[in-house]
Amino acid sequence: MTVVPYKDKQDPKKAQVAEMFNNISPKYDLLNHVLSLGIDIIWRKKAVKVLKNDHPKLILDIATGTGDFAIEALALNPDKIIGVDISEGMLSEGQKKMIKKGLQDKIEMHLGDSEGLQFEDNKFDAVIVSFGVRNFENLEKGLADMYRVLKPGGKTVILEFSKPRAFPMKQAYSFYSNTILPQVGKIVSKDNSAYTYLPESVEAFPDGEDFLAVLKKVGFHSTVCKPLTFGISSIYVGQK
Ligand SMILES: C[S@@+](CC[C@H](N)C(=O)[O-])C[C@H]1O[C@@H](n2cnc3c(N)ncnc32)[C@H](O)[C@@H]1O
Repeated sequence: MTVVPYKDKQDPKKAQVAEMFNNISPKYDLLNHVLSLGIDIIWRKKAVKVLKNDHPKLILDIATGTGDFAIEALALNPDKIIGVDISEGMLSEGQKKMIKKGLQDKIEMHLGDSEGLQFEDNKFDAVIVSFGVRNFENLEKGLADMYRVLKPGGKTVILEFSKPRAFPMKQAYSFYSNTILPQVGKIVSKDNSAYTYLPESVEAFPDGEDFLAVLKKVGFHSTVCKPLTFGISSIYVGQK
């Protein structure tokens, strides 16, 4: 994996998000799999399968972090995947993983902001994001830029946490995410706020039809929402 440096950290709020992910980056993969009981791996596989008949050759993985969604997207046999993230720490953990797996030629990583992508219009066959859009400072701006760099006819596939609505999953999930998850997250990551931020950000984030409405607003059509595991997370698809 090549890390292409990109220097633009004028925005203090974004610098704060980058800092939070820098702090948890050494423990990010471990915590992800422990806190989701490994289900996150299955969710990423399902999300990638949405594109199996599209045969995308050039894929952009937004908020790529340590690169797990990019690695999963290799199943689509693309020529190249470009990952973008604002956290150097997450990218550097990803880089170690890619070198270990010998994937550095297929996956190129850029330090950059998803709300100001440094790519020309209509460049990518597919644009994907897992657990990233919730962190955008301006959701509409981020989604609009994803739309801009996507080729006409190309698809975006977005995997994100959502809120289970039905009893008893709604209550069980609320208990888990507001009590167990912040405690375990704090102990393992040694970061006091990152894992209280997670349930708070999920609660405040538009999901289901509300999220599809934002996708449509920025120009996507044929939008679909597929809830996963009682609605704990969802796959959103839109086409340009
Ligand atoms: C929860 S992690 C998800 C990482 C990876 N996609 C995965 O599935 O494991 C969220 C990532 O979004 C990145 N991020 C947050 N805001 C961003 C922005 N404005 N532009 C690019 N990346 C951003 C963070 O640095 C972090 O690596």
